[in-house]
Amino acid sequence: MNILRKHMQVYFVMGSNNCDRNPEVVLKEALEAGVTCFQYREKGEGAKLGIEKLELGARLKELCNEYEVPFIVNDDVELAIQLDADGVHIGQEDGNITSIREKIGNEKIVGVSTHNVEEALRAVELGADYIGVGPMYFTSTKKDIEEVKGPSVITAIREAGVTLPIVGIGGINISNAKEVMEAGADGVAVISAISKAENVEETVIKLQRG
Ligand SMILES: Nc1nc(C(F)(F)F)ncc1COP(=O)(O)OP(=O)(O)O
Ligand SMILES: [Mg+2]
Repeated sequence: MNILRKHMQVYFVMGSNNCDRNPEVVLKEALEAGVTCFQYREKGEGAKLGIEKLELGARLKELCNEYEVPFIVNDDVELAIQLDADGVHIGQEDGNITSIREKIGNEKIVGVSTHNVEEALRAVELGADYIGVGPMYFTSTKKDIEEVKGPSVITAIREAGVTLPIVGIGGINISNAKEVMEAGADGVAVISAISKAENVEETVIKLQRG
């Protein structure tokens, strides 16, 4: 199995504004519990900017390095390069994969947000290393959410012949993660399910079980 596919299993996505507690404490608990990938998504209302965003990113990357978990930066390619992140995650409007790949280099991970078969096939063609597919379910975390797709869109993408690592995203929690995996995902990406969990360890273990 390719190493990146394994890392998609429990993909924690978080920014300081997704947490009621210190984000470093939340991430350490999540890493300790076994999340397999982390994405720094400092975005939206109350998100840090400038030097604060950079410094928090550096601290969170340090934690990921200790656990040998990939550290991915959302949207901000310059920040990903500044932090020497393991990769970047971009949306349909965050610039094109080819120019981003040139900037960040071939050894880094480039993940792409997709919402349907057509976007998934294009992301594969343009050289994405993995794709996020969603939103699976309703989520209040992301304000500009597209129409909810449900896990069936992952099955359709697989039926279209896409073999790239796929992670579902959008409103996923311990009660619906299994159906996302059964639809053909290699993993689940979650924000609030972990960042706001009563018991982070228990939540991560249940997500791992699917
Ligand atoms: N951050 C993300 N991570 C994933 C991943 F694949 F990691 F699960 N999929 C999708 C997103 C959404 O990214 P965002 O920047 O909020 O919106 P957009 O896609 O419109 O750029
Ligand atoms: Mg984006």
